[in-house]
Amino acid sequence: MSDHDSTPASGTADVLDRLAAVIDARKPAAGGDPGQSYVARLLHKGPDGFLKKIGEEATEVVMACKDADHGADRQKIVNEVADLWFHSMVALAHYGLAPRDVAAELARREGTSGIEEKALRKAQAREAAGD
Ligand SMILES: N=c1c2ncn([C@@H]3O[C@H](COP(=O)(O)OP(=O)(O)OP(=O)(O)O)[C@@H](O)[C@H]3O)c2ncn1[C@@H]1O[C@H](COP(=O)(O)O)[C@@H](O)[C@H]1O
Repeated sequence: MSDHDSTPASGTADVLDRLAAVIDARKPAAGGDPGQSYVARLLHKGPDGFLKKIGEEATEVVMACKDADHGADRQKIVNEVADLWFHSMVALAHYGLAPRDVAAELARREGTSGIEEKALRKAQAREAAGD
């Protein structure tokens, strides 16, 4: 397993784009069959099902990281983050969004320090409150 960079960034984007296309093809309007497809089943049931899974998978990511802090296999983190990304992608598709929308937001944030952004946000909130 890599510590950083054995997978090229384009490969990462490609796999997310391919998965997004499969998820779109499983939508009810595209004829996805809940009897044959886990994604179709999730989309057919509506948001509550996949939103619950996102909450569960996020908790499992936290637990896998805490376990790794105590010597457990880091692959468990990868597996749980994959589950979280997958279910988050089902949510994106349901709401008519795609990985490129998230990538565009991350690109927009590139080079903006989180500390500066937070300070700016607080200043704007103070201004809006008339302080
Ligand atoms: N990447 C995934 C993927 N990751 C996880 N899962 C499924 O997500 C489900 C939930 O994971 P859990 O670990 O919580 O398992 P569980 O306890 O059995 O789940 P629940 O009973 O709570 O639903 C499992 O059934 C996994 O198989 C996935 N199912 C599908 N995909 C991708 O989606 C494509 C389309 O899948 P289908 O729609 O099933 O054809 C596949 O080819 C894959 O590329």
